[in-house]
Amino acid sequence: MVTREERQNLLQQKGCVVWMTGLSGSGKSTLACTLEHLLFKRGNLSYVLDGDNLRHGLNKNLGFSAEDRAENIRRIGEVAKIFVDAGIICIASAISPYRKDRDACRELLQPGEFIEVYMKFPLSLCEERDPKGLYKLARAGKIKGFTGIDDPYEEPINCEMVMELVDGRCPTPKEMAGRLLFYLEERGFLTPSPNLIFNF
Ligand SMILES: Nc1ncnc2c1ncn2[C@@H]1O[C@H](COP(=O)(O)OS(=O)(=O)O)[C@@H](OP(=O)(O)O)[C@H]1O
Ligand SMILES: Nc1ncnc2c1ncn2[C@@H]1O[C@H](COP(=O)(O)OP(=O)(O)O)[C@@H](O)[C@H]1O
Repeated sequence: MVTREERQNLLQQKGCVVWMTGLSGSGKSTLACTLEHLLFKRGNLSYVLDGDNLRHGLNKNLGFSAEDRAENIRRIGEVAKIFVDAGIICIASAISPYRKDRDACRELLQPGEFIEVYMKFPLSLCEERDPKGLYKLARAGKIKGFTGIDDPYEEPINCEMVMELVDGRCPTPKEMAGRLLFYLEERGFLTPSPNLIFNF
């Protein structure tokens, strides 16, 4: 057996999950990609699990009912757990509107390994961006059960990080990714702890 510790030693990092939650258009995917790039440049291996993308494959049989969203998040959480065991920094980005579904993903991991990041940007900003035109369709009643319009979003209560407007301005993806990088460095996810010795 190759142990998790040995895999982490090989990669010179510790596995964890950075979980982005927030409304559609709040910038989850953009931040996830930016963080992945920063980590890559620093020599760290990460992998993005994007809710929207996974719905084309792993989760293609799921819709947007509360039950289907719960199953969507459960599967993403289980896959994320496998990545953590592989020693990889898993960046998950999904609306994940229900607190209990996010908490269940947290419970799959050891304390400290699940880093919940709330993209706390107002609906008005997300709606203004509307890159896929979905808010417009939801307002017109052509999409039912759209998060933030006629479907709930439950804000995190005790998450690890909140991204929000600063003096009315949205931080750049690089600024936010920089904050996350610092968080990961500070908590020792990106540098091997001294007791991890290279040992083939
Ligand atoms: N009804 C409804 N509500 C919310 N979102 C909808 C809906 N229908 C389609 N979409 C598109 O699906 C993307 C969200 O997928 P997720 O897997 O992240 O959703 S969830 O976590 O299961 O709630 C979301 O993508 P993002 O904009 O990347 O968040 C939307 O583009
Ligand atoms: N920090 C930011 N500042 C300005 N625009 C942003 C920022 N982050 C994302 N965007 C833009 O907002 C839109 C939605 O971003 P996206 O990452 O797709 O959100 P989500 O994955 O939450 O749906 C995109 O057009 C993106 O270019």
